[in-house]
Amino acid sequence: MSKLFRAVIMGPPGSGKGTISERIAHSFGLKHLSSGDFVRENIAAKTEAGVLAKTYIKKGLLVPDHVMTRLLLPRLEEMTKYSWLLDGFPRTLAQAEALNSACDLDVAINLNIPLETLKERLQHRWIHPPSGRVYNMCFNPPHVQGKDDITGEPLIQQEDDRPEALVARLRHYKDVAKPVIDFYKMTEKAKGILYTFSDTETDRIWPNISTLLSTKISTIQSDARCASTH
Ligand SMILES: Nc1nc2c(ncn2[C@@H]2O[C@H](COP(=O)(O)OP(=O)(O)O)[C@@H](O)[C@H]2O)c(=O)[nH]1
Ligand SMILES: Nc1ncnc2c1ncn2[C@@H]1O[C@H](COP(=O)(O)OP(=O)(O)O)[C@@H](O)[C@H]1O
Repeated sequence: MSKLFRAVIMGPPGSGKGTISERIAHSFGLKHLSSGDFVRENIAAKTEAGVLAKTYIKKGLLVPDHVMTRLLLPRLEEMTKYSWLLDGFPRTLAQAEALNSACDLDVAINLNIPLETLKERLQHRWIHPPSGRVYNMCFNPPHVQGKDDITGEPLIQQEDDRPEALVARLRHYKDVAKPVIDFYKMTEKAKGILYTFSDTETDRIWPNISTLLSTKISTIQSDARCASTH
């Protein structure tokens, strides 16, 4: 059985995690696991974690680590037979440490996008919550304004994308992201898997990410073949 491939994609709100994750899932057959979608599912289901999470999201803050980890790690345990890409987790050092003790990662992708670009993008972001599909009136508009391309159901703008909530989110993100990047640069078990991509356009970043994953995944599969023949 070929070794499974596990990756995370990190970056500030609006950096293109969801957009690039969909392309990765489509091109490489990885399961796209989105922490934001998990949070929204719990909010919609009014679970204890969801009700608590909503109070933080309304203020443009991250959900507390213990709530997020309790919400996410059991979902990863259900995915032991799949290669996956985890989008939006870890966002703090505590989350990175919890993930690192729960499973081995092969690649950590970090998106480094300028602040002005993030603000511009999020003002025009529309999503279809049931599917998590993401649109942008300037970058990838829906065929029919305000309607999901596949289901025709209404698109919404997330409350925490509002400019006034955004400033708090982006500042908060910056404060907590650095220790996570340092973790992947320096921790013995985790170091050597971090790849940072800086640009203002997803279409320029995508070919580099695609080349990286093609190389990494074929290396893992050829190692697995070698191991099985010895
Ligand atoms: N103008 C522009 N918008 C983009 C680009 N890449 C993604 N977007 C849009 O910007 C918004 C944020 O992207 P998203 O993937 O949701 O970022 P996330 O918050 O990191 O998951 C969405 O509306 C995307 O459709 C890009 O290269 N240019
Ligand atoms: N790993 C996480 N830790 C804490 N809070 C999270 C995490 N992932 C998502 N959230 C919360 O859910 C909100 C929505 O997440 P997401 O859809 O990924 O939006 P964005 O990528 O724009 O931050 C985040 O703004 C944050 O409040």
